Amino acid sequence: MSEGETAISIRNVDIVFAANPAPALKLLDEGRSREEILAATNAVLGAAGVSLEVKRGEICVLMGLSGSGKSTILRAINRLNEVSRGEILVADEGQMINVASCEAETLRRLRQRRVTMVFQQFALLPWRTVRENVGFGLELRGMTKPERDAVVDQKLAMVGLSKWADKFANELSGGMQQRVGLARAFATDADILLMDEPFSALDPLIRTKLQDELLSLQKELKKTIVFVSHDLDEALKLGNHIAIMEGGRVVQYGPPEDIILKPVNDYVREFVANVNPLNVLSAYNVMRDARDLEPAGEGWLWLDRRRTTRFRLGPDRKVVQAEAMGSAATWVATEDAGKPFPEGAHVAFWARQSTPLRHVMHAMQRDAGPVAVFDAEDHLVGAIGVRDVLGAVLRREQG
Ligand SMILES: Nc1ncnc2c1ncn2[C@@H]1O[C@H](COP(=O)(O)OP(=O)(O)OP(=O)(O)O)[C@@H](O)[C@H]1O
Repeated sequence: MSEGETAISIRNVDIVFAANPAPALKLLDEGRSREEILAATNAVLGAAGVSLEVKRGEICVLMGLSGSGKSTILRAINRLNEVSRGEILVADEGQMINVASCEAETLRRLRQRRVTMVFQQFALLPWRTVRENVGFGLELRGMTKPERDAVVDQKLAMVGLSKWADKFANELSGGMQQRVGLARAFATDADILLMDEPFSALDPLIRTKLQDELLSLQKELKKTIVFVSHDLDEALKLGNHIAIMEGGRVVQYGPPEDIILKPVNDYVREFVANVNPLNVLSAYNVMRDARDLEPAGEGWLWLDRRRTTRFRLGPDRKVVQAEAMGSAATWVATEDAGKPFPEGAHVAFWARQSTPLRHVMHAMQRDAGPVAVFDAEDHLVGAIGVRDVLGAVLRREQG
């Protein structure tokens, strides 16, 4: 499997909690609400019409209010919940296995090798050492002690707990125990981790640290993670994609910046209302595409509507000449906007596509000129003016 491939594909999944889901599904097809279905059949509609694709190596966060169906979907991925209708396909050695209907033996193998559930609190075994806790899953799989220790030592080093390996789990602080739990989750060779609000019971400081820890483990190990959270800040920080759930349905599924910039309805809008877009948006999200910039004659392009700054591009879209206020421009990266400029310099600020919007705005505060945006190969891909920034930030409020 390589990156970009689908690891989990959830297709039109309905989950009804009832011994016989048929009457509830019939009402669902007739367009009846969750409350009506409950009143008529006494069956709880856990999930309705859920479709999600999760790519390998991605973190997908399921977000929503209590009772919106996040855990219901998460648990269905390793069939702790039965799917009433639809498919949940999980990639397994080049094949897609339908977890919702596969044989018990296949399911057992998937749970052992492919998909691991990480519960709230991580549930460490207090009478075992840290090392034994981290290696527990590997031990169950029959791995020998020397093999196990090699994996465990590496994971403990990654979470900064090597020195604690031989302590008992209950000798560690709560936050350290969570880190042990995280190391254990990443020590299994399962490439899919299902995490049900693992950090929700923690105080905010430890929580932030563990989120950072998770991201740095993930950077190296590139698991596929489905993560349940009811905290949008956590979702935005961790998720490559976020599914916003309401009443058992996914109302919006997209990258964090789409959720922030283009909330599809009032429910999502309410979630994002108090989020600071500067923590999420990058230069790429707000720039005008280079192809839409105004020509300024003989291979030149104006970067801004006020025509203060222009670039001449070579055939490979690299800048060969830059002018600001009619003079040769001095290049300054937006990150360096706080440093002193040479006396009398006319600056041209530049950023990468991934540069945080916050840096772009700092540069604009220094000098109201446009910011040029380049890709990793130094091709000009766009430009940002003050109006583009204001547009992106205010668009969220226009509903
Ligand atoms: N085993 C079950 N039997 C009956 N109803 C259930 C079961 N599990 C979940 N439900 C119901 O399904 C709905 C969705 O629950 P779910 O736990 O998925 O919500 P959630 O979004 O994860 O909420 P929370 O943030 O509170 O954990 C709720 O109405 C819940 O009561």
